Amino acid sequence: SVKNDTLYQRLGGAAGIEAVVDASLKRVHGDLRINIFFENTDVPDLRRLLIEQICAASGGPCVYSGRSMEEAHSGMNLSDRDFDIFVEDLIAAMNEVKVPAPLQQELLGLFGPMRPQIVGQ
Ligand code: HEM
Repeated sequence: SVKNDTLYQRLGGAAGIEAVVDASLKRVHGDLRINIFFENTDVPDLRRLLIEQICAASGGPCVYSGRSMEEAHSGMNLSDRDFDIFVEDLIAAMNEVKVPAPLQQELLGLFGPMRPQIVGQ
């Protein structure tokens, strides 16, 4: 039933999550406000880890194999504004691939609390 489905299932499983991540990365890379942070980043690697992380956090059959959020963002000294812009791009991407608003809120609810582990590292 829809009621008992995991967020992973409701997002459309692996294909749904890949669509969100691809649309997000495209927006982030085109976003002059924050894309400089990604200039030395291995994009296929980041893509794979983001997919894994969302899959695992939403109840899907994945194990996140990346670094902790503190470690992954250390040395970047990201500001709250950088974080907000990243989230803005994520929301635009979710709208683009037609993730329903309540599911968007659920996904943001999983990642919003990571702000203190990501900002100022
Ligand atoms: C909820 C917000 C965020 C989440 C869930 C997230 C998640 C991740 C993950 C899973 C990785 C890969 C970890 C690894 O390499 O082991 C990563 C790396 C990275 N993140 Fe984030 N991130 C967030 C916010 C941001 C923001 C706001 C920025 C910059 C504006 C950013 C910039 C980067 C960069 C540049 C890397 C690659 C680091 C490298 O090349 O070594 N992230 N992030």
